[in-house]
Amino acid sequence: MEPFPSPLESAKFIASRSKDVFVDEEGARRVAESLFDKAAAAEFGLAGWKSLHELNPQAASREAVDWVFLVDTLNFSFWSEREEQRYLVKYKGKTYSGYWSLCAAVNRALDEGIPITSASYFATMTLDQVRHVFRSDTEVPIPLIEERHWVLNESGTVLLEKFGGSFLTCVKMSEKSAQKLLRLVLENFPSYRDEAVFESKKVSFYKRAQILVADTWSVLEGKGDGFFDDISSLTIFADYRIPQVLVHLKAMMYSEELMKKLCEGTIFQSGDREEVEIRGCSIWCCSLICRHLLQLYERKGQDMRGKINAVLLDYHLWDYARDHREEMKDVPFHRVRCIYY
Ligand SMILES: Nc1nc2c(c(CN[C@H]3C=C[C@H](O)[C@@H]3O)cn2[C@@H]2O[C@H](COP(=O)(O)O)[C@@H](O)[C@H]2O)c(=O)[nH]1
Repeated sequence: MEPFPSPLESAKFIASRSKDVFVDEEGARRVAESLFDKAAAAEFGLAGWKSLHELNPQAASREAVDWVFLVDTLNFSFWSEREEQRYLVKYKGKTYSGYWSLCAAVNRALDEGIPITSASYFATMTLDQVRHVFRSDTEVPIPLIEERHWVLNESGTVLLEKFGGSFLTCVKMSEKSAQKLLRLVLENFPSYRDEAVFESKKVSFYKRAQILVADTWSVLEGKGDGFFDDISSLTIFADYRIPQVLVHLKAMMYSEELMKKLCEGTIFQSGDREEVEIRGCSIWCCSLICRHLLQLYERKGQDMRGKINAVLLDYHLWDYARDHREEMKDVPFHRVRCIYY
């Protein structure tokens, strides 16, 4: 078996055998056309990662890279059973939910003088210290607090033992290759190995590993150690929001049976067939949208390969999902409690 299967090949295989999730090629083309003008705008590009998000680091330093590593190590499972009872964090006068509540808690800890982004700190953090740093401003705690504790201890220990305590060392070892950095992360940090078995074949999504590489590229502004010449080889990050927005935009569809289960709030297990089909088809669908978008520009004689890739498409779709919660409320997201996304 291939030690680390390619998420794109996995996605193609899953989409070809999928029974309850369908990628609509015509729908993907329409989404590409609707993105045509936006793709040339400044905030669609790499700079949007900092300019659009006040909680993201604005520097391109070692500390900023370690902030990204810490956050992406914990970048999973923020959804709540009931919308009205959510984990929320207040920071500098604003209340944050979901992924942004994680970032708010990290920045709150740093402001309190807790070195939460230092491997020497989170390698030996106790569960009580984790509870304190990620405390909620509602009665709903952050999901999977115990898992977050051991993932922090494990990742911090590896960073200390193998990379001198900083993820920047790992980045430098990748010699400006996104695929090499992805492989270094998968080889050394077990909690990032986001894989499944589908029709007795090992498949991968590597959602946190790929978004870690992408966010490292973004925080380093695509320059210096962060100049990855193969950044376009990454896929989108198969979380629980991208599938929701693809169905909302009619680029992907669920069978009636699956839609019924999702609307009932069924909780799936990591690796369930439905979950694997939703995640694999999402990756495949976005690779089609990317391809159509590049072709549309090619026909206009414009080579946009430096400006359009799965990473930037993902960021745009994810931000869109965040900004269109109301319109999207009739499309359910799939519920899995896991450390992978
Ligand atoms: N595919 C994809 N999934 C992403 C992100 C991000 C954060 N990235 C931001 C940071 C800089 C960029 O500019 C992005 O704006 C979080 N997630 C996932 O979403 C879920 C949380 O959702 P909600 O409960 O609604 O907050 C959860 O699985 C989390 O792992 C992304 O970018 N792409």
